[in-house]
Amino acid sequence: MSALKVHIEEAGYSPQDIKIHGISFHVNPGELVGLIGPNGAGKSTTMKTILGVMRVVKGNIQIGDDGKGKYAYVPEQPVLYETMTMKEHLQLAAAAYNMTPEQYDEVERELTERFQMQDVLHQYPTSFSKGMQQKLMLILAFMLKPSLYIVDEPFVGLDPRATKRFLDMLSAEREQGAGVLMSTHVLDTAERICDRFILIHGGRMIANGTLDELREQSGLEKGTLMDIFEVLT
Ligand SMILES: Nc1ncnc2c1ncn2[C@@H]1O[C@H](COP(=O)(O)OP(=O)(O)OP(=O)(O)O)[C@@H](O)[C@H]1O
Repeated sequence: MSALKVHIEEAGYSPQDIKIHGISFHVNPGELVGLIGPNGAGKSTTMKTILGVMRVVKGNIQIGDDGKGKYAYVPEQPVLYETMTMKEHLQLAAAAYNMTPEQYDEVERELTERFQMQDVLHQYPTSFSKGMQQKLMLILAFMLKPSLYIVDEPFVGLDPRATKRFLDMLSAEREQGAGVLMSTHVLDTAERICDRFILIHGGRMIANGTLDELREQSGLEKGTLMDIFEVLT
């Protein structure tokens, strides 16, 4: 059983402009895997390769056991329509996901309450703060109930309460068997919550393992993720 299998030999924007090399890992059902690396390391490029939007790719990607798993992608920069209210965004997603009106009503109530967005349901999200926009993107992802979540840098815009709600909801989804691949450079949070880490540097995977495995590889018995990263790069 696997939520995601990634085997990227090479990917980039053109044959002359390969950005990432030799990145192979998997995400098991229920697992939270952190894609870790500094700015420009290749985290977003790796995610875009998994999503199938990079043009030049040698390798293969399998989502779910049969390659047909449902996934939700939460980008770092929210993508929202200017002329639609928050509720209209949710309704559009519900239509795309073939929800019944009853299912929709329940999901709307539950998710807007969780993220404390009930009061802005009829407003236009283009007027929301970055964090509120991100919360809406998360709600749209949670509506789908996918078997794989791909989340790009979730911690930068969210306040502490929203971060906690988000992590609690991810845990609940993981208990139901969803896998999560999450990129971040907020290393202390990543260290606390991820089961495993993929360390990326200069477009290459430099390590892949649990915190204990990475400590062993780096020879830092009690090292933090930050210490380990510094030693391995
Ligand atoms: N649209 C693009 N066209 C060409 N090169 C790009 C494009 N987007 C990113 N790059 C380049 O690809 C490399 C990897 O960038 P990427 O966005 O994957 O890094 P990242 O690890 O996600 O960084 P960050 O933490 O800053 O988001 C960088 O050298 C970057 O300049």
